[in-house]
Amino acid sequence: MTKLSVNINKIATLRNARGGNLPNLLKSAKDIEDFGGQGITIHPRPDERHIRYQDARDLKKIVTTELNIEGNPVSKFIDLVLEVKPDQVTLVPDAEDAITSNAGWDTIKHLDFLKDVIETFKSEGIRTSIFVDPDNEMVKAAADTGTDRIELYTESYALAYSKNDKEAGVAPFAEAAKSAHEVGLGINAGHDLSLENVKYFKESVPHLLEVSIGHALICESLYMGLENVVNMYLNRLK
Ligand SMILES: CC(=O)[C@@H](O)[C@H](O)COP(=O)(O)O
Ligand SMILES: NCC(=O)COP(=O)(O)O
Repeated sequence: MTKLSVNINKIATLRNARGGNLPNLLKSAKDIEDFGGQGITIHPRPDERHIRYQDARDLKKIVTTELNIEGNPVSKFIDLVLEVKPDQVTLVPDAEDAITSNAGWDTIKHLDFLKDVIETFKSEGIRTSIFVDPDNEMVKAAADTGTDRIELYTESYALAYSKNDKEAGVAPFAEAAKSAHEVGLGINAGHDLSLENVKYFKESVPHLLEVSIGHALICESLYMGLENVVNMYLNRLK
């Protein structure tokens, strides 16, 4: 079964827009779990444009499914994750000013750094995942970092799907998933997945443990309602 972890960054974006607490992020997270969501993902960026570091601390107290914290492992992020101890940490090589995640790790070039960071988190019982492109060399090198899982960066698939080229778009991901499974890595995926493209991805990519979905899900919920959309994703992931 592929789990749905809902990224609530964009709920925090809306909350921050007025400086108040509406929508209430913690209530939204609890409601998403009550609707059937199997995890909550957050990506606290250094400028705290949406998720704040305090949100991570508060969510840890109330999330009962799984809490996944994503981010670039700069020292402030490492300290937060070690303090909060989420179920999973996903390392993303984002530049501080990136408008959103836009690349996977070069696991060959950054092998020693990733090994150290992953060891630090695993020694605290935190499951680790690293954000990678669907590149067999990067995937194989990811295994050498000691990470538990990889998260396949799915923007290229979503773009291909939107251009009616889904078969070509998904092929590298199916290959990368097979390679990852062969070297003992768990497989997550995310970025730009949507109600339109997620079912074909799930059907085409083997051993998929979890997808984390946020931007499209929140946008779709504006029209169809959060509870309805969460269940539409769950039905597509069966
Ligand atoms: C790693 C990943 O793809 C998501 O965390 C994405 O970066 C969401 O971040 P934003 O919500 O800031 O776009
Ligand atoms: N890791 C991907 C994620 O958490 C959400 O990405 P998106 O659905 O907001 O593009």
